[in-house]
Amino acid sequence: MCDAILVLNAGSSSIKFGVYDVGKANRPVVAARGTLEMGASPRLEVNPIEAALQTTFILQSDGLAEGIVALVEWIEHGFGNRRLIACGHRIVHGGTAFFNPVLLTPSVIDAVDSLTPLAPLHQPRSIAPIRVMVELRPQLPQIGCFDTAFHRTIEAPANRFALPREYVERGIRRFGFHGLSYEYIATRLDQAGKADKRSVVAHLGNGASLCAMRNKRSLDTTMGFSALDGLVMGTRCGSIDPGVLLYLLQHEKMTLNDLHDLLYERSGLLGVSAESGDMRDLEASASPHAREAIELFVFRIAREVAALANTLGGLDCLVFTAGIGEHSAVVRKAVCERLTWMGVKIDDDKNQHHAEVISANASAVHVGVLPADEEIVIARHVARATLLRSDES
Ligand SMILES: Nc1ncnc2c1ncn2[C@@H]1O[C@H](COP(=O)(O)OP(=O)(O)O)[C@@H](O)[C@H]1O
Ligand SMILES: CC(=O)OP(=O)(O)O
Ligand SMILES: [Mg+2]
Repeated sequence: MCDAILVLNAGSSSIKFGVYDVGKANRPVVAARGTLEMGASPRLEVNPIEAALQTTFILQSDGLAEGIVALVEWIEHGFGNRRLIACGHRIVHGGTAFFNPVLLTPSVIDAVDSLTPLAPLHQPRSIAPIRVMVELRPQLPQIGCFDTAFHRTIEAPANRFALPREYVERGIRRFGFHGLSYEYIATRLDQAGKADKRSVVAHLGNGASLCAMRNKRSLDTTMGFSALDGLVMGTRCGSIDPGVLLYLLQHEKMTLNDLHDLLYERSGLLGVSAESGDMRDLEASASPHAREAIELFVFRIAREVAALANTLGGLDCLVFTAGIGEHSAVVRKAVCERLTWMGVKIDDDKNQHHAEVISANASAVHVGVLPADEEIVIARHVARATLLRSDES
């Protein structure tokens, strides 16, 4: 019997998970990864690391509960007798109250739930699996880790909006997201002896953002108060003139629900291409609108890299991560071409092969490709929190 931690990473398009074995050193080692897809073809995919053999469980309902029950059953019985000692959850918004990993008691879950208006697309998706796990295993410690936490080091003026002061006091400020992904990349840069470099990290997934970091601290980011701000995303618009919103409300008589739907679900790559919010589809498409969507996506990334380099006072390192960042050689090449004036130069062959370092020898900026791994960051936080709890008892 082996002690294990389950990590659930609920994103906007699926739930990714990891199973981590914890031995005496309390250092989590990944044993399996996978995804839980809901919606039209609900299924659970599990990939044990050692066997390198993917198993797919087709789910009957589109319910999350069925998938999580099947996953826990598989961990405890199908996958070599593991004993779950804790479960970690990615929570997108921690507001001004939550920074450190927290034990998810009923009152904490309600407090996290009350932040839903700040992240209406994500927070319910973070909370739903927590509630399922609490019901399924009431005695199991459930630990929440926050996407906003890594950005708490962003100082004024980068964290301010130019609104009257009372709004800042009411919590209207830049929070920033994808923090668990940035924390992982910060650790990797540290391991490579590059922690002190002026780095911009591009997390390009279904949601997309950039982070300016140095010495493992976030100094600026493109997402703001909500996960709508900044870059063009799969279905989200990113930065937009707020005058457009006033116009749509006032003159096109849009309701708040319609506006929410437009900005979160119908814009971004999907809106511009009129075809798909998925980069793989757009790269395969012959439509000029799909090309235009990719062009705008790239243009805005390059523009914001330059803005964040300004916050850093220069650029030593550019790192691509997450679905598009890790797998799209086309997007990386197009972004880097727009940054040639900053001394960015990539090696085409390395880029095509998604090498860990894709910069050319002559490049003034180190350009890297690293996998996103929010799950290991959460597993480490959970192991630490669980150790603290057992020390206390
Ligand atoms: N081989 C690939 N080439 C281009 N884009 C890819 C590839 N693989 C995945 N992607 C894109 O990555 C995005 C999803 O990224 P991911 O980080 O998994 O998202 P999230 O965690 O936000 O759900 C999608 O737009 C998808 O098309
Ligand atoms: C915060 C955010 O945009 O997350 P995701 O990329 O999972 O949608
Ligand atoms: Mg993600």
